[in-house]
Amino acid sequence: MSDMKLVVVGAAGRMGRTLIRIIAETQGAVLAGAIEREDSPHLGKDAGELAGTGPNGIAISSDTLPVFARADGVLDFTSPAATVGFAAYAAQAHVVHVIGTTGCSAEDEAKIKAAARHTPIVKSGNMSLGVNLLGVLVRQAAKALDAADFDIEILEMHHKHKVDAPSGTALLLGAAAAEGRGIGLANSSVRVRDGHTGPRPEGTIGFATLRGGSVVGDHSVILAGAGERIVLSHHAEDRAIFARGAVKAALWAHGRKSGLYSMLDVLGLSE
Ligand SMILES: NC(=O)C1=CN([C@@H]2O[C@H](COP(=O)(O)OP(=O)(O)OC[C@H]3O[C@@H](n4cnc5c(N)ncnc54)[C@H](OP(=O)(O)O)[C@@H]3O)[C@@H](O)[C@H]2O)C=CC1
Ligand SMILES: O=C(O)C1=N[C@H](C(=O)O)C[C@H](O)C1
Repeated sequence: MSDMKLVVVGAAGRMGRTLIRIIAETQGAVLAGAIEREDSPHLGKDAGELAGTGPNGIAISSDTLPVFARADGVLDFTSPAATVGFAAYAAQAHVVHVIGTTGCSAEDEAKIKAAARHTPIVKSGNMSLGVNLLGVLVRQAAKALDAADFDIEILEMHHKHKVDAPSGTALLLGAAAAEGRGIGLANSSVRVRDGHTGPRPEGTIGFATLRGGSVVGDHSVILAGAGERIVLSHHAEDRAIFARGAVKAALWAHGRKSGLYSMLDVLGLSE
């Protein structure tokens, strides 16, 4: 079988450059295009040179649809507005769309779901094996430990350039905890505390966000009981873990029927 032709959108970004590097070292995948926005100073540059892998003959372009039409899949770690636009193009071109972008609104999610009627989409707030396994463990722990006895708090820290909070991973872990408890995350989460908050409402799932320096991504789920605490943590040391997961997702989705999939599906961790 021929190599899967992949396009990286947001190619000059932190994840874009990492994806270009990981595609170059992955058997069965080849870089077929690299997209940036129309006014990007990187247009026309060689994508391999920009990513530090040496020239690969793929020039950064903003001509999205023709580039998608020549490919099999798109790897997208950009911004919510850009991702919604790329989902429409990927649906039109019938190419796999792997979405790592976080911070999407309910309206964005609805548009992405609609696009998944026409093409396979894999979307996750974290593409690493470690975090997705952590989610499974969190769900089990939350199910085993009663809300009356254990409070769940989620702490995350990321680099100072990150623009959304709580992180997509924190929300993924919160959703896993809520699922374990048999509740909905939307009406049980406490995302911010400030001033005279009163005591902690039983059964809620709390979030705390730290930003600074170059931290790739740290997450802890704390189950706090009377006299004891369980802490389940993941520390990302290199963006390559997300990029490897995204390429794996694209290869997994290639040839599959249209639909919205998660990394749990890709990794065989869904029940
Ligand atoms: N799910 C996961 O495993 C992971 C998810 N992420 C998420 O991925 C996203 C990107 O992260 P990161 O790489 O650090 O961010 P960066 O800001 O470094 O990269 C984003 C890139 O996308 C480009 N971009 C934005 N809008 C468009 C557009 N309309 N057309 C083309 N290119 C566009 C940006 O260009 P410009 O600078 O000109 O705006 C930039 O080059 C975030 O949402 C982050 O949370 C990150 C790591 C792992
Ligand atoms: O913006 C980042 O960098 C990351 N974003 C994702 C998130 O929001 O959880 C994944 C990872 O933690 C890095």
